[in-house]
Amino acid sequence: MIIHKEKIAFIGMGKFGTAIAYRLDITSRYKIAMYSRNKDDVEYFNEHKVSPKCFHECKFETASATDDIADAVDKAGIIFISVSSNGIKDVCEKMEGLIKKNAKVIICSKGISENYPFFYSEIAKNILGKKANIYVFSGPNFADEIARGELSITTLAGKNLIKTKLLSIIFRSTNIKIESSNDIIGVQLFGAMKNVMAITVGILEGLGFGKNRIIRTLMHFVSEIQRLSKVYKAKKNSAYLAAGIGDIMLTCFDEKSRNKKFGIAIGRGEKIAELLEKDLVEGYFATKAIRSMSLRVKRFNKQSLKYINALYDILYKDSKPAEILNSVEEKSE
Ligand SMILES: NC(=O)C1=CN([C@@H]2O[C@H](COP(=O)(O)OP(=O)(O)OC[C@H]3O[C@@H](n4cnc5c(N)ncnc54)[C@H](OP(=O)(O)O)[C@@H]3O)[C@@H](O)[C@H]2O)C=CC1
Ligand SMILES: O=C(CO)COP(=O)(O)O
Repeated sequence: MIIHKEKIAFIGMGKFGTAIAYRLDITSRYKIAMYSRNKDDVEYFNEHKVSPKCFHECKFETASATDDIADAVDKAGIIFISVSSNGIKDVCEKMEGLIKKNAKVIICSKGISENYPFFYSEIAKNILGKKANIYVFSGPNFADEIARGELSITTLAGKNLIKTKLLSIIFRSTNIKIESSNDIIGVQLFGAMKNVMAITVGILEGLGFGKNRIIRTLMHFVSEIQRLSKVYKAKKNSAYLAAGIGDIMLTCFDEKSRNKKFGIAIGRGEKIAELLEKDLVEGYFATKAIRSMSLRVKRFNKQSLKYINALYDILYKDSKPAEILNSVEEKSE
């Protein structure tokens, strides 16, 4: 008897896409198709059933890779987007008109892209159509730990809570506990802000400040998230989700975080441009994007998001970190 397996496509073969794809592949319940724009990576994967770039101990069972996005999404009922933030618009445009009518599109990328400062769910809907079934997947999840099957928790958000809960069933036996939410915007806002906060915590640590001071600054960021939440109509309770408080704790307090490491290095005086060449730092782009988005909000003035603006000045205007972070604290009295 031939058992029909649902096809799941992964757009982006980076660390996170590879980790989630691997956990789903080894359940043997799905037909996994991975898309990468890099032909060599695709060939390596198809020959070895292992990612050429990460988690070499994770040998896939049946997944295949392609550098043809049409091939990847063809007949896929579920499509994960796991590219870095500046690739979201590009891959959505490439998928336009190619995806199955009722396909569910799950965005795993965290942040807001620098060049196109809108929530990813909005970018995806604008390109894929208003009726596209968009979900966001966000939580305290380091990719290497997901890949090796550590027990983890994450938030899956969709417009309709019941449909979201039904979709979450695909994660059974992956060791990832899913909490469902219908606050797509709130979950994305936290996913972007926790990286911005982790960079700031890193800078303060790199400068040698103590924990009291760091938490004081974080609390100001929490107020700025509240202001943004009101504007974008995010739900208050989303702060308690894995995608909220959970990911803030993980990213701000663990040095495995690329955003935090980037901040620490800035605090110690390293050059931003050189650091950006080494690793993906989504909070760098999100800081600029959130600032641009906030400039479109009439009720905001310069004081509304002064901590985000202070980080923007450090990252984009070469302002001295200690000076600017101290001056913003003094003004906050
Ligand atoms: N790593 C982690 O622990 C976690 C990451 N995330 C989020 O997932 C997203 C990806 O992170 P991660 O996997 O770690 O990053 P990586 O740098 O490992 O991978 C990013 C991938 O995106 C691909 N990409 C970027 N732009 C395009 C494009 N235009 N077309 C096709 N592919 C593109 C890159 O392809 P190429 O190799 O060809 O450049 C690369 O494979 C981020 O938003 C991150 O915040 C979420 C939770 C945890
Ligand atoms: O999103 C993450 C953990 O939840 C990964 O964080 P970094 O991108 O800072 O490494």
